[in-house]
Order: sequence, then structure tokens, then C-alpha cells
Amino acid sequence: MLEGMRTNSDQRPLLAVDAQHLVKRYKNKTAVDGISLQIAVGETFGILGTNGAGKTTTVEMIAGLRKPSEGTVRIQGLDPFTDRAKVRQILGVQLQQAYLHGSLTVRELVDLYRSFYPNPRDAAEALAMMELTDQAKTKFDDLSGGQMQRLSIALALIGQPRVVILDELTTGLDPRARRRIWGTLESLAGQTVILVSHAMDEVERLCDRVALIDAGRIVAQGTPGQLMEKAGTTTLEDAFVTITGKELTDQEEDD
Ligand SMILES: Nc1ncnc2c1ncn2[C@@H]1O[C@H](COP(=O)(O)OP(=O)(O)OP(=O)(O)O)[C@@H](O)[C@H]1O
Repeated sequence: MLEGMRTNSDQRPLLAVDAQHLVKRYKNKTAVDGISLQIAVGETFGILGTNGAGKTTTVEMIAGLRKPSEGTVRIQGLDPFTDRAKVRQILGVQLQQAYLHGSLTVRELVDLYRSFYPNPRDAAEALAMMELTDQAKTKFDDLSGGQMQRLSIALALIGQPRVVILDELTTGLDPRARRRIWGTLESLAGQTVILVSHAMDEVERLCDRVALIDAGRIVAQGTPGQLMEKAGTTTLEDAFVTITGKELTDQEEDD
């Protein structure tokens, strides 16, 4: 999905996301401990790590939803904190917990989100894409968990944003829904995607590059092939275990 990089006036590659030395400290804990990420336009970039590694905190800082203790973020050259209105028009975010107004219907939420963007997808098409056509008049609070999740993905993609952040994209969805959503993501031409996951099949299938995060730091990054080569393994899962010394699969049970 990586397309030819565009350049800015200095003829340097224009990065979709440029995060420099992000740190997030809570009272007794450093959740993110100096993470830098440079993601090219059109790239699908995976962030992989065990529970509590700092993945969500990192992407929330990139999205401008959580203030870093240290470090800077630029999205297509814009600061998500000071250029909030502009960033909102080019960024779509699916978070683990959807903070959506429960008494609005699916269609009302879709219309609301469409209003945030200059060139949104057709509403009916967006609902069909996530198989929510029959739920258009259903209130958000009355959706099943899987339907809520599919709606949050539809809302992240509805504006055809240049940068999309997806946190635990298909965790908990059935295999058919997962494959359908993967197909949708593979059809996004030119959009940059940050995908937080601990599902190896998803990351291997979708991501051009991956950062492995452990205890708030990047312990390795590269293409899935490079990570397997570095670790001397034949699967990304084994590479993760070799590099971090931790199992990913055990963690899913804690969710
Ligand atoms: N508001 C907060 N106050 C204190 N500690 C926090 C807060 N939010 C997150 N943390 C801690 O920061 C660490 C990183 O959390 P984060 O949610 O970013 O991890 P994660 O990699 O996304 O994990 P998961 O896979 O469970 O979602 C965890 O130890 C978590 O308990």
C-alpha cells in the first residue's frame, strides 16, 4: 500500500506521521518512554505489543487526544494540539472504547461524522461496507458489541481521512467480519494507516512495517520479513517472542 512519497518544498519526503521522542508519565509510571515513529504517506504501519506496553497511549498522543509529557507529533506537518481543527479534517480514529453518544442512531452518528470532513464517503455506502445497513435506525446503545465495533471502524473511515488510526481493529470480531474489514483496508489507496494490534495474522497481512513495543519503548521495527530475519524465525509471532521474551497469545486472555 506504500505509494510514491511526495515531497514538501524542501524536497524531503513528506511524512504522514512524524513522532519524535514521545514520553508519557503518569504519577507512578512511565507508560511511554521515548518513542519515535516516522510513517510515510500511504504506509500501513503496525504497532505490536503486549497488554500495557504503551500502544494505546502512544496512538492517543499521536491523535492529539493525550498530551505528551515530552516529545512532538506532526501529522502531515500539522501539530495535533495547536492545529486541532485542520488535523480533525485529515485524521480518522477508531479507539478501543468508542465514546459515542448512545442515544443517537447509527445513521445519525454517520451523518454527524460525515459533517466533520470535506469529502466524506456516501453514508449508505459506509453502512453497507461494514454490514450495518439494517441497523441504520438502531440507537448506538442497542447495538451488539461487534456492531459497535464495526460502526467505530466505519466512522474512522467515513471522512476518507489521509491518516487513519485503528486500535485493536478486529479484536473480538468473527473470522468472516475480520476478513471483510481486512479487504476494506487493503482497498484504501494512498491513505496512511496506523494499526495497533496483538493479532499476528492481521499485522502480517496488512502492515508494510511494524514496531514492536515493550515497556514503553520500541524494541525492534521493520517489515514483517525483516523482523523475522532479525529474530531468525519463520513467523512474526515467533519473532515477537524471541525479541521481547514475552508471549503475545497469553495476553489476549487478559482482555
Ligand atoms: N490514565 C492513566 N493513569 C495511570 N496509568 C495509566 C493511565 N493510562 C494508562 N496507564 C498505564 O500505562 C501503561 C500503558 O497503557 P496502554 O493502555 O497505553 O497500553 P497498551 O499497550 O495499549 O495495552 P492494551 O493492549 O492493554 O490496550 C499501562 O501500565 C497502563 O496501566
